[in-house]
Amino acid sequence: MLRPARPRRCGVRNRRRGSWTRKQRTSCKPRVRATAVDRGEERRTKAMTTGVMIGEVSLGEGHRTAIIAPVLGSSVSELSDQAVQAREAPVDILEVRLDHLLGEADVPFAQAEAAIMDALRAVRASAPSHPLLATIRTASEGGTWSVTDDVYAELLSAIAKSGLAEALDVEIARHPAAISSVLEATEASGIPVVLSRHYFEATPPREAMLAMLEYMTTLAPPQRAIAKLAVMPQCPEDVLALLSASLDAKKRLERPLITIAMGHLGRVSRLAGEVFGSDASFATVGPQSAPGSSAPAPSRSCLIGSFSFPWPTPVSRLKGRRGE
Ligand SMILES: O=C1C[C@@](O)(C(=O)O)C[C@@H](O)[C@@H]1O
Repeated sequence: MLRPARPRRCGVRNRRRGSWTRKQRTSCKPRVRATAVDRGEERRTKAMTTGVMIGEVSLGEGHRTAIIAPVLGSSVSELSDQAVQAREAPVDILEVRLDHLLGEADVPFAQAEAAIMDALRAVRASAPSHPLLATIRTASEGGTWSVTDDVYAELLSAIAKSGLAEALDVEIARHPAAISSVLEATEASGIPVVLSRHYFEATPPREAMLAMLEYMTTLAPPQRAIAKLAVMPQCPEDVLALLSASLDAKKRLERPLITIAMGHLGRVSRLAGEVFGSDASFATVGPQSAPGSSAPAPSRSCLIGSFSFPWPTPVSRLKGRRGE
């Protein structure tokens, strides 16, 4: 007589005790283990849907605030020194402010391009673990270099092609043709952009800030662009308006954002950004690049202290993996 087949059981049987020592699985389908390749793929796909990768640092994914430290100076060695300082600080991304290097003079294109490439190479050599965000902030945007839209676009496109930076900052107050040509260059090189809009004099009304962030999201696909807004508050209500616009934009647009209220009044926005939808905060390692920014350690410890980040920073994780 044929015995009815026993139902298959999963787990490990303890033969001596005759019991099943491991919790039984509900399904007996073979367990497929994810390989390292699968896990890498999964991470990339997740970042593509929820965040933007600047090098190996994800902005917007899981909504953790990254710390970006600008390095600036009038010589390559000053930039390198600051990059070394930043390496010791809790910083995730370095912003290489190239306008201070170019100064206020009318530098010929070839000379400006050579100086920029030298600076990026030097910063990379001084802080090899940190992804670089290259920024040329012109005089009207709080920077130091006065440059035409054409030269601005050509230089940024050259940086995109060079592979010396992991992301570019593009000021969207520039001529639309200049913005489009930079976006084309970054698309071809596969690097993301930080689309920036600065208001150094005042804070626009809440709805206007929201509309600006929304407009930025129409300029580039979600996995390639971070929308950044920096305003100058004149009263505490302006700071509240910025935070409120930021929170609303985060909910509506589901895009990585950086929102900053500058100056003393706005400092709270640099520390509480995570709560209100900002995915990164700028902190200073050398000279201040904008009113109101503070050192990364206080920023990080305030972020940690106030909002209890239980995780290591993206760069410290990366350093750990590399055994640094
Ligand atoms: O755009 C920004 C933000 C910033 O202006 C700030 O307010 O921290 C600092 C700049 O270096 C950077 O390019």
